Amino acid sequence: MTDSLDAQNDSRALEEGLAPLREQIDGLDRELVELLNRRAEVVVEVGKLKRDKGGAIYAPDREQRVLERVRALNEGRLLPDTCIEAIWREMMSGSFALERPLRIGYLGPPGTFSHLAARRKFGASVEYDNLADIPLIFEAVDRGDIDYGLVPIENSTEGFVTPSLDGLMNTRSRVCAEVLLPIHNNLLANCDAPDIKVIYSHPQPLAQCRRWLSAQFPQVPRVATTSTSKAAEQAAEEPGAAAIGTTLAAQIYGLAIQFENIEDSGENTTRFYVMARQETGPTGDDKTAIYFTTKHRSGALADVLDVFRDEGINLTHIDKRPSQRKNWDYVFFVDLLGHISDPHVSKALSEAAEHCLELRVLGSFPRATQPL
Ligand SMILES: O=C(O)C(=O)C[C@]1(C(=O)O)C=C[C@H](O)C=C1
Repeated sequence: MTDSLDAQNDSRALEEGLAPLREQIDGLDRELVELLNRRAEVVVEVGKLKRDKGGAIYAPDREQRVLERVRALNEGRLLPDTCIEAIWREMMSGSFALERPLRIGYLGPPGTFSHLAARRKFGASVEYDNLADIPLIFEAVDRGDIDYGLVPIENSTEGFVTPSLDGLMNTRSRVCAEVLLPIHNNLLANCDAPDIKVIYSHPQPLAQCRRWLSAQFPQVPRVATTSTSKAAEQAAEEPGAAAIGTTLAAQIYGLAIQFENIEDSGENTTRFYVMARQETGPTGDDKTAIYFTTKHRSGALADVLDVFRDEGINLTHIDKRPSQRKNWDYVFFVDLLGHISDPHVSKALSEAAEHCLELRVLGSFPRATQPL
């Protein structure tokens, strides 16, 4: 009896305490909606100007500055930066819808890591196109079927993504932004662990989880699929099958998450390029992506690299692929720190070009420092 009286008193005190606090929240929400819409009215003006004068709707340099500014304003405050950043990203997604609805292409089917990266970068107010393979993403941007296309470039554990580097050699589009996505692999299945008879996934996650799989499922065959979502789709249909994929794929294909974060390296991260038919202005903390083929003489590659060393330009990524034009001819892909409009960068690129058969600038873009 006393217990139930105490409980009633607590519940009344809770209600009485909550009521004025919730009233304050309601008032603040009213102000926030008002402020958000006043911001939106300005964005509509930005959109009109861009449509009239031909400016790009997505401005990665401005996006970077806005995010940096709000992170600085938030310093020492209550909400974590990640929360502030997520709110602003979603707000800027709304800005796209007000300026001109954007179509974003990614490597499908829905639920892939590329889908996750695209959603975190562009938010809920754009349209998404899932494309069957990476060459199709480049083609769709080139043709103008989509506004922006995300392509995975390299993974911190497994290295470069072959079709993306090959796509860069053949595209007319530019790299306008980069995205870092922490990759957390999950084992998805609708049966218990001892009943798993086959594990499907894309070759990259299979490799990223090699040690974990060997320790936990040494006898279970691993079968490669074209994407993690295809793997999830198959696991959902086939009794005794599991897939390595995203939590988003688990939701979409109705699979249970049996094990989380099974990647061998806790810092497993994939870097994506955002491809577009536009150039990005400087922010002061940028990268430039290029590819080149060197002349056939000894020391040609060293000559190119020396130019960057002499200008004090830091290279953040270097990979090579066969040129596919002639046997044993290679194309080198380099990301360097700096924007093409920085005088020392443009000087170094002109000098480097003298040692090359071909040197193409793929684009300058803000350096991604924060994983999405
Ligand atoms: O300033 C711009 O160019 C905008 O399009 C506005 C805005 C924003 O909402 O702040 C929207 C999207 C990003 O591209 C950058 C900024």
